[in-house]
Amino acid sequence: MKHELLTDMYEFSMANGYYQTLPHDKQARFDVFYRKAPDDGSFVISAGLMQVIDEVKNWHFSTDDIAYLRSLNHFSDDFLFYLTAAHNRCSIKAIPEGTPVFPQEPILSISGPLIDVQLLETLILNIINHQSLIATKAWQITSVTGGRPVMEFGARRAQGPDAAIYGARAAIIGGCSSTSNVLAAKLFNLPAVGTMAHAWIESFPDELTAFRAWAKIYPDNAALLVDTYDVVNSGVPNAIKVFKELRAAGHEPVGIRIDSGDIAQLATKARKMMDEAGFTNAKITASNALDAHIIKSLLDEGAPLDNFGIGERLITSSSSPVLSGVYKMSALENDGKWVPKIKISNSREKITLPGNKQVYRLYDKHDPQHAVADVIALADEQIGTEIAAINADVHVTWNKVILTDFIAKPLLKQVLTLGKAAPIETDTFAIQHFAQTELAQLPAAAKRLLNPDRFPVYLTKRLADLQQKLVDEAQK
Ligand SMILES: Nc1ncnc2c1ncn2[C@@H]1O[C@H](COP(=O)(O)OP(=O)(O)OP(=O)(O)O)[C@@H](O)[C@H]1O
Ligand SMILES: O=P(O)(O)OC[C@H]1O[C@H](OP(=O)(O)OP(=O)(O)O)[C@H](O)[C@@H]1O
Ligand SMILES: O=C(O)c1cccnc1
Repeated sequence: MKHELLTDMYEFSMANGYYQTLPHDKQARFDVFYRKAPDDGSFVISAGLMQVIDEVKNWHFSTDDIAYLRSLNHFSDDFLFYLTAAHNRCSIKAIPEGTPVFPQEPILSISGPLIDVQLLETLILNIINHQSLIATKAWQITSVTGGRPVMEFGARRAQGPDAAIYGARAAIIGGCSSTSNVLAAKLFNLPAVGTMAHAWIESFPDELTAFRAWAKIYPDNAALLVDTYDVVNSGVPNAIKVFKELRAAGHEPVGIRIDSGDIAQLATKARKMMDEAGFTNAKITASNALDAHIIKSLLDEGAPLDNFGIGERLITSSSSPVLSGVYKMSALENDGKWVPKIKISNSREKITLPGNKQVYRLYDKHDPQHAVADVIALADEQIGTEIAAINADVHVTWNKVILTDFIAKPLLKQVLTLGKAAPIETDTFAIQHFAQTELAQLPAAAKRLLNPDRFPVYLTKRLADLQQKLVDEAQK
């Protein structure tokens, strides 16, 4: 579906107003960033850039869109005529998908005609906020499984089809290994996986007949759902009977899925029964409203689980269902010159960062696999061997530092220039691998699920001074 009209009415009202009052080609820059990570975490995994580029590259109002806008009797004809030509006039620099990003850091910075970039706010935030939220949630979950695969099972519980499709992609970026969502698997070249539902078992006269029927059709993919009637007294014994028949016919069974009850106790009993029957390689998959905390508790209890299938709490990020990323103007062009812009707030932490910026990740010069801090700088600043910086966290008391002994890596990359896209990584598993490499470089304390340490993020002195100057000017 085309998404040009997926924007808030006030964006159109402003765009029409800009058209009536300002030069039509007036350029503006907006930054996307967030202030608070979900679940009181310390970072967010950026995701959604591929879709944003696609949307912005192909952003073009159809005759039908214009006719609808005209029917609202709210916009001038010349503005609507102008909109018909709105196409390929924006440029974007962005932090690659899969990068852990911290509060205040521009994840994406878009420049172009004020009218265009204003109209794009809602769609860009919708995409980045959703996919980054789910990628981050998937990271939380997969970070506690000790490498055991997590299948994304959430399509039925996602808030609508798009949330299921792009949520599945984001879940893979965050660390899931596969999805049950066939459309997402097709679109993003992901493994489409699954077991069976209780309906399969209920469709046969008894459980054993149901298992046998399945094993006959899928002899090499027999993952049997054992909790329809009674896991210990019926499900597992019946599964073992069918496993024996499969093995006699030269096939190795995959295992079982437990979807209710006390998963730790049931899995422990099932493991013992399968081992005693000689099926030590048969895997146990757990599902049923799982999340990172339940999985951690199950594994701490010693539950012998091999795989997880996770739906609702992953695809909706139900424990923390909103990422409040924002889109703020950082510069406006005036007579051909860029003028930095700021939004002031009573709360110091909500004052925006003006100007065209770059984000650097600093690595320990003597241990370059370890990221030690991020620095937000003005884009035209030279980063030498020393940086005079101020902590971006306004609550830090001793906030002035001189950073030394680092290797600096710029994070924002040019990905779209006047509608022309530069190559970016689009393979979902390559993005997942990139995310894991980047995450491995962060301090362990910043990755705790409970009360993580804040990763230090600094502003260069020049950027902090510019911000202060604009605050002072606004207060005059
Ligand atoms: N050993 C365990 N430790 C912690 N949490 C568990 C354990 N076993 C299961 N759970 C979780 O407890 C919750 C139990 O959910 P629920 O009350 O729906 O029970 P149920 O037995 O699965 O019921 P139903 O048959 O209706 O699905 C689920 O989120 C499940 O993942
Ligand atoms: O609990 P989630 O993390 O969302 O995981 C997906 C759930 O969806 C299925 O249950 P459902 O009751 O929808 O169907 P079923 O009984 O047919 O399996 C499945 O059995 C899981 O329990
Ligand atoms: O394949 C499965 O087991 C599955 C898929 C979606 C939801 N619940 C389970």
